Amino acid sequence: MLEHSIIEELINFYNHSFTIIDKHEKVIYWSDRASEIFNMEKSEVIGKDIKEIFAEDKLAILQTLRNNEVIEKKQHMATKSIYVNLKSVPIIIEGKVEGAIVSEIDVTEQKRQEEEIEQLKNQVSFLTDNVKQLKNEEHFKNIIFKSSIMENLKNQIKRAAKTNANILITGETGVGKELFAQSIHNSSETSGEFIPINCGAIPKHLFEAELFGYEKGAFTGANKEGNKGKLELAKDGTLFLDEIGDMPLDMQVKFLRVLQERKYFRLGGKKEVSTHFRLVSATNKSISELLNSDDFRSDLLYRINVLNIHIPPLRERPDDIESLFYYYLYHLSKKYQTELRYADHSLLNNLRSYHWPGNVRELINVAERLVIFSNEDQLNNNIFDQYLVEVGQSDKTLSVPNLSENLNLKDYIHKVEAEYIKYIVDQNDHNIEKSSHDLGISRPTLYSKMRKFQF
Ligand SMILES: Nc1ncnc2c1ncn2[C@@H]1O[C@H](COP(=O)(O)OP(=O)(O)OP(=O)(O)O)[C@@H](O)[C@H]1O
Repeated sequence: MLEHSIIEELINFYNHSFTIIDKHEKVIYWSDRASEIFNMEKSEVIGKDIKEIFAEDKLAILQTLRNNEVIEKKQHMATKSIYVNLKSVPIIIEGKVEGAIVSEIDVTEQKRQEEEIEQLKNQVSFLTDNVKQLKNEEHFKNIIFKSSIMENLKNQIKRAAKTNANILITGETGVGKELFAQSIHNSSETSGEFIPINCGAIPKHLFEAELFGYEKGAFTGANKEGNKGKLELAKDGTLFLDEIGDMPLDMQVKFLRVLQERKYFRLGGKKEVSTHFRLVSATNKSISELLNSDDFRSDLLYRINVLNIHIPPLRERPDDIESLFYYYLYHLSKKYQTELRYADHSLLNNLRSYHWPGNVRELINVAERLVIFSNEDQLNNNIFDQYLVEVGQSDKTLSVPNLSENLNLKDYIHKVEAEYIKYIVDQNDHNIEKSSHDLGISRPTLYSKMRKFQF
C-alpha cells in the first residue's frame, strides 16, 4: 500500500502526465496530472476505450500499441486547444505488446508564447523591409526583393538604363518584366513617355496601324483624322514591346528596318517619319527558343537583344517570397480595410517551398485570398491548402531536378537526396523517428542531413 502511494507521489512529482492502455485499447491508468491537463477525472476515463476520449488520429499511443513503435512528438495537438510534447512506448511482456504508455507535458502556453514571438519577429522583419524599401532609390521603390540575385540584377539594370542600348528582358510569366521595363524607363531620365504594347494581344491585321499609325482614310474603318502610332507616342521615351515573340513575321521585317534606319512611313503616308526612342522588349520564351523558332527572325533577335536582363522565377529566389508577401498583404489589407495580420511559421514555410508557376502575380492572388477569407488573427495554412487543392498541387509530390538545369552528376544526386528526405519527413509530419526508420538511416544522420540541406 505504502509502495503504491510512493509510486503515485513519484508519478505526480513532475509535470508529466501518464496514461496507460491495455492491448484492447482501454485506459487502465490515468495520472492526476493527466486529469489536470485534460480536465477529466479518473472516473470518467478508466476502463473506457481511449478512442471514446480522444480523436483516433490524434492518438500516438494507439500507433505505438498497434505498430510496436516508440513515438516522440513535439507540440502535438492533443485536443483542439491543448498542445503537448509526448513520448509513447509499448509495454512488452514476454515478447508481446500488452499495452502502451504515453507521457505528456502541456506546452500550450509555451506554444502561445512562441507564436507571439514569431508574430513580433514577422513585424520586425516587415518593418525592416519597409525601411530598406524607403532607402531604395526612387526608381526602384516599388520593386520588392531581399535576395542577392535581385540586388545584382538591380545594379545591372541601373547600368543598362544609363545607356541607350536595346534591352531584352526574359523570364517566366509574372516575374516582373513589365515592372522592370518601367523602372528602366524611369531611371533613364528620357523626356518622353513609357509606351507599352502587348504584341500577343494585337490582332495581326491591326498591328501595323497600331505601331506605325496611319494617315486619314488609310483603310476602311480608320479614324477620319488619322492616328498616331505607338512609335510616334514613344518619341524620346521608351517603347516597351511585351511578348515580342508573338510579333507577326511580316511586322518583324518592317520593325527591323525601323531599328536600323530609325525612319518609317505611317500607313497610307508618303512622308518618311524619323523617330528616336529607347527599346525595351520582353518575352517568356528563352533566347535559344526564339533562335530555334521559325516564327522569329534571328536578325531581329540580335538587334533587340543587345543587353539581356533575365529575371529568375520566384522559386529560385525564395528569400524574396516573404518580403513580397508582406508588401502585398499590407497594401491589400489597406484596400479591403482590414487590419494587417501576420502569417504563422508553417504558412511562411509552405509559401517558401511552393514552386509558384505564376510567380509574383500568383503570390499576389494568394495574398488577396488570405486577406479576404481568413478569419483567424494569425494567417495559417487553411486557405493556402484549399488553394493548392484547387490548382492541383495539394499532394506533396516528389519532384526531380529539371534536366534543363544542366547539373553535373554530383549536384544532381545531391538535389534528389534533398528532395527525397524532405518528402519523407513531410509525409511523416516531421516525426523524425519514423522518417529515419523509413529512410533507413539513424536519427543523428537524418538531423545532420536536414541541417546540410537547410530545412
Ligand atoms: N519585385 C517585385 N516587387 C513588387 N511587385 C512585383 C515584383 N515583381 C512582380 N511584381 C508584381 O507582379 C505582377 C506581375 O508583374 P509583371 O506584369 O511585371 O510580370 P511579367 O513578367 O511582365 O508577366 P507577363 O509575362 O505575364 O506579362 C505585377 O502586379 C507586378 O507589379
